Amino acid sequence: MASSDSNDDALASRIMKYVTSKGSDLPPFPGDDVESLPSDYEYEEGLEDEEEEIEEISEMDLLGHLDASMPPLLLAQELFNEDVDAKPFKVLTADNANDLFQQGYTILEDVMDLSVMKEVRQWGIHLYKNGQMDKASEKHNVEEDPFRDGNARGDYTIWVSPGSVFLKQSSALKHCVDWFSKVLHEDLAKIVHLNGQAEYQLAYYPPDPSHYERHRDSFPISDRNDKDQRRVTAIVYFNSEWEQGDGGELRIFDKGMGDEEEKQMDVAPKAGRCVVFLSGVMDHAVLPAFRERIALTSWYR
Ligand SMILES: O=C(O)CCC(=O)C(=O)O
Ligand SMILES: [Fe+2]
Repeated sequence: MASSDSNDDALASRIMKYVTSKGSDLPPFPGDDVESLPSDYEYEEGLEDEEEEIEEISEMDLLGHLDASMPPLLLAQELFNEDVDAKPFKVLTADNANDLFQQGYTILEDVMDLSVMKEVRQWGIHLYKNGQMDKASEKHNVEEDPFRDGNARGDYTIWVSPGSVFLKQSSALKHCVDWFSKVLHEDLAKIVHLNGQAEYQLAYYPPDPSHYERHRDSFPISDRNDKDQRRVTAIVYFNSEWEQGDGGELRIFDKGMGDEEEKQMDVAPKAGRCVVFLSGVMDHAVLPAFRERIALTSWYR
């Protein structure tokens, strides 16, 4: 790995510790306008140590700085294995692997049976109506984090790890989590270097309409030993007969290698569709959903 990469990673992990993030405006720094300083202004020794300022910038601004120093796709490509062609997949194709490497995302269709999808949708709606899901924006009481802000996301979520009681009560949901944890995980591990950890989350978007603002699921990394950052995000949708006006599309922002204008791709959350993308690379958002929208997301580290 080139030394500039490890410098960037070191920079990112240092900066990450300081990320708080309300608003993106940096506080005015008195030194910015030298003219306005009194002519007898004197630098007080020792002041610097005592009053060291930590600049607060938003997560998206920080990502912007990191991306400018190194395209995140280029970093993430270092996580890919070389001998991919030699390994047979269960559900992915060589095209999926290629798309993931070249553009940072890929889409699979019809990954679940219709009956399974209908049952998971009903189960998700039931869990929400029964008050068993948490409003995602309120889950962690971190005031400064825009992604915990009710304006940033309107979904309700529940963690569904393989031992979860919510899987014991729904064989269809268990089937889906098994697919994520056994089938897709194994295929992805043939393509990308993964360390084995995974998280699964069922999400319900109420049709009020609710949305999720543009964000990224992790910071870009190239370090295979990293334990903190999510590497791959996979989402399966459970919404049959989804029509154009129902909204709720997943908008993917494609910056490529940063040398062309950013492109946008809107993906309807249709039943059986699975979107897979590199967590530290692709900004994405959920557009306002006018029908109940159910999704199961998996993050692999
Ligand atoms: O449900 C989706 O399409 C995306 C959800 C998402 O971005 C997230 O939960 O981080
Ligand atoms: Fe996300």
